[in-house]
Amino acid sequence: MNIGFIGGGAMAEAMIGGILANKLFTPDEVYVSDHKIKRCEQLHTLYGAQAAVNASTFLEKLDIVVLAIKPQAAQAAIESIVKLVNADTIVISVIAGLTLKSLETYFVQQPVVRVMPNTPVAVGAGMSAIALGKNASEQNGKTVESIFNAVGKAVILQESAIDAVTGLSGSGPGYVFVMIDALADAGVNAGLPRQTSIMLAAQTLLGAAKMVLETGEHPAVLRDKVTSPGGTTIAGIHVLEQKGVRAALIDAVEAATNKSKAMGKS
Ligand SMILES: NC(=O)C1=CN([C@@H]2O[C@H](COP(=O)(O)OP(=O)(O)OC[C@H]3O[C@@H](n4cnc5c(N)ncnc54)[C@H](O)[C@@H]3O)[C@@H](O)[C@H]2O)C=CC1
Ligand SMILES: O=C(O)[C@@H]1CCC=N1
Repeated sequence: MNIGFIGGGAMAEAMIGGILANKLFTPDEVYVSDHKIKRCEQLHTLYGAQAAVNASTFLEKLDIVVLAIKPQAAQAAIESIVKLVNADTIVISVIAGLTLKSLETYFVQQPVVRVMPNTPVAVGAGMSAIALGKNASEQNGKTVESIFNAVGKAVILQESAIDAVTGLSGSGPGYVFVMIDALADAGVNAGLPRQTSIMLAAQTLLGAAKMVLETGEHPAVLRDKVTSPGGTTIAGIHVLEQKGVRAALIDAVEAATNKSKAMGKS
């Protein structure tokens, strides 16, 4: 099965890395087009993908095409390829804010599937939400779900949920990288070397997340198992509550969700 990416940036690279690492596709089945020739050369060198500035060189070979350009570049990119995409090619869009309705005004015949992934797909730990367009069959959905399940977790939702997904898990790695960076600063502030602090911070977040996902316990229950009476953790959590860390995270997701909604209207 041949898959092609229109736009070879951060999200496309994360997906290419993940689907090749998982051996879901071989390099000769992966195509990517980017406006920057140097980016094409880099993606070919790094992953063996068939990279070309002009997507018309490979579009007719594709079983799946992934639209991975920025929202502001979407119209120009889609108009440049739409006539060359086969009627049975599955069109996957990861473009934040771009609705199925808009996509289906261009891709009238093709099955269109909207996906909101995140960059941890690069290491097989992504979180992706999938919304099926009106011409996408159940089998199309299963094909797309198998790809994103191979590089993390995937869930099929109604399109109305995708803005919130974008705000939470699509943008979420950005919030977590800020937290890891801040926790590493805290380690340095306490006298630990920078690299040790980064490892301690990142592994702690990874471990806590794995406990939530693998035990099925509520995060509050797991938190209580850390907070010894009169101990260090509750002293730290007290400060987090005083500083409003919960409200800050809720507000961050709300802002990103609203931005996604606004992008969908533009
Ligand atoms: N970066 C992320 O964590 C996530 C990004 N997305 C979505 O993925 C899309 C891409 O985002 P990024 O990869 O972060 O952006 P990016 O800016 O890193 O990559 C976009 C690439 O598209 C290329 N490009 C622009 N117009 C083109 C065209 N007509 N043909 C071929 N290439 C073209 C640019 O040269 C650039 O390299 C966006 O719509 C974003 O909303 C979705 C989920 C997560
Ligand atoms: O920041 C953005 O717009 C993209 C979509 C979700 C993550 N990155």
